[in-house]
Amino acid sequence: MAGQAILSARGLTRDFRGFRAVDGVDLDVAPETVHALVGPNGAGKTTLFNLLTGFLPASGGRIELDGRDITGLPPERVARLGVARSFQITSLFPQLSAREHVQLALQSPSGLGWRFWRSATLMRRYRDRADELLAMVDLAELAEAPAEALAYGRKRALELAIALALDPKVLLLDEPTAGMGLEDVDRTVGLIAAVRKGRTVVMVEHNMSVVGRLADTVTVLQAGKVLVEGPYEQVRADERVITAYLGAADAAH
Ligand SMILES: Nc1ncnc2c1ncn2[C@@H]1O[C@H](COP(=O)(O)OP(=O)(O)OP(=O)(O)O)[C@@H](O)[C@H]1O
Repeated sequence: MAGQAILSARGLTRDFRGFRAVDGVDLDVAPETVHALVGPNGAGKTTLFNLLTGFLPASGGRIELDGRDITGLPPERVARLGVARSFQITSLFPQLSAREHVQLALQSPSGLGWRFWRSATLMRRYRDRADELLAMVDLAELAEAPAEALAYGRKRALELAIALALDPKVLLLDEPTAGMGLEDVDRTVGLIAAVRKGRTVVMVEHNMSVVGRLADTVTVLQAGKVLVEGPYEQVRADERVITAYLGAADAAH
């Protein structure tokens, strides 16, 4: 495996009843970079994410975190070893406040699943750290607000704070700007630019302007395989990438 990669995959493969959604992917994510996974619909981005975080077992291949083989480990173990994933809004509890969500995440050893037995002492102990994380994602003023009262973009920011509670080495963001208007997209780009400091970020993102503004390296997937990889400007201008996207657009019509 590449010496300085923090997260890497070799020959990673996933079959769904005979259909190969991820097909022999090699990936090297360098430490403290933002690495974007892009590609047309159905290219295998989400499946690859699920493999890297242990949410799906691989059909073949190997995954390493900091040189350690993490292939086949369950998501809680992968999370505890330092790979955190930003969850979708469905995992928020409508009536719990933003701060309580982050406090709960801070007292959970894996950041996954929620402990319903909430120790008042622990919750108090984590209050300051929770407020720091909320401030980091621009939610300081909404710390007491119940999750259900937060606008869509703010809910996504709360998910980011929850993922950061684990103090991950690698933060995986699944379409962080999906469904957002321009203003929230800009704000989210700013947040990611702030939280990436000292961390490694892997993100699936459809919005190419967001990719261009944040990513150091872009991996383009097509039909489960790596089509092209490199810096954004280089990838964007690559004929194979243009053809893949045009082909996908044609197929959609
Ligand atoms: N659980 C599953 N069972 C069967 N096929 C699946 C399953 N999950 C994904 N697939 C198939 O694998 C392929 C890759 O899907 P995946 O969701 O990883 O693509 P994607 O690049 O994330 O697409 P999108 O941009 O639309 O989210 C698709 O053809 C999809 O239909």
